[in-house]
Amino acid sequence: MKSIVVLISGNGTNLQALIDAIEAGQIKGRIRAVISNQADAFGLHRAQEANIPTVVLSHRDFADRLSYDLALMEEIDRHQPDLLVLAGFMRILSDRFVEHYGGRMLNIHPSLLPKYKGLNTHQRAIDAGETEHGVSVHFVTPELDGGPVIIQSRVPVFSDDTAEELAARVREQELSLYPLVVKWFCQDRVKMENGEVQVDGKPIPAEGYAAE
Ligand SMILES: Nc1nc2c(c(=O)[nH]1)N[C@@H](CN(C=O)c1ccc(C(=O)N[C@@H](CCC(=O)O)C(=O)O)cc1)CN2
Ligand SMILES: NCC(=O)N[C@@H]1O[C@H](COP(=O)([O-])[O-])[C@@H](O)[C@H]1O
Repeated sequence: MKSIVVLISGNGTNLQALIDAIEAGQIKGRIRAVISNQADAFGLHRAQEANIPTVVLSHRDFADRLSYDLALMEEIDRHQPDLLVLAGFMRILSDRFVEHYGGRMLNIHPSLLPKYKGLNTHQRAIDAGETEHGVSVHFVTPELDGGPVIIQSRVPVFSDDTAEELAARVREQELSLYPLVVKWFCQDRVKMENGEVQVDGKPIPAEGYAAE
């Protein structure tokens, strides 16, 4: 049974999908703690409802990014996670932090990486006239949203889409994709070796698997 710590900043729909998948017996893992940098994150309520310990560690209480990351590492390591899951965690993490969790830290990003790294991905895709968009699950590396992709799921972009409508279409894919990857990790099926993703011991395409 792998131990998991989840970092959030907001609503927590991805966290809820993981909670539900674990409770349904689909993931052989246990969320030991949910940590948020935002005290008003609704995801904290979701964790409390599921009897998962919660911690708020605000970046505003620290002089700089590294001191925050060191305090965050100390809190995370109290729970001795096998896996650290970023689920809408909206802080850029220092190299020191990322290297400490190398190969056991995942992120879900609302774009078809390497396109649209960073924020406001849906509006940027619409503004660029994209006809498809989507979501990527990747291992986290120091390069922001530059880590090796494990799997992607694509959605159409309609000409009259608002960013909210596109986000909702992407979100639907997120909520099944993240539990699938966490399940694979807990089964020791997916690893990061030398900066590349291996599934069942074999390298996968650079852009990751394409979700059905
Ligand atoms: N070193 C890394 N840190 C993080 C990664 C990563 O791949 N490498 N992934 C991000 C998640 N993320 C997109 O998927 C992301 C999160 C936050 C930001 C950002 O610009 N944050 C600002 C604050 C924004 C805010 O508070 O609203 C900041 O940290 O100054 C970009 C992308 C998690 N971290
Ligand atoms: N750059 C990171 C990023 O934008 N992540 C995105 O934040 C949302 C969190 O929603 P949630 O709190 O409801 O899971 C998700 O859509 C996720 O892809």
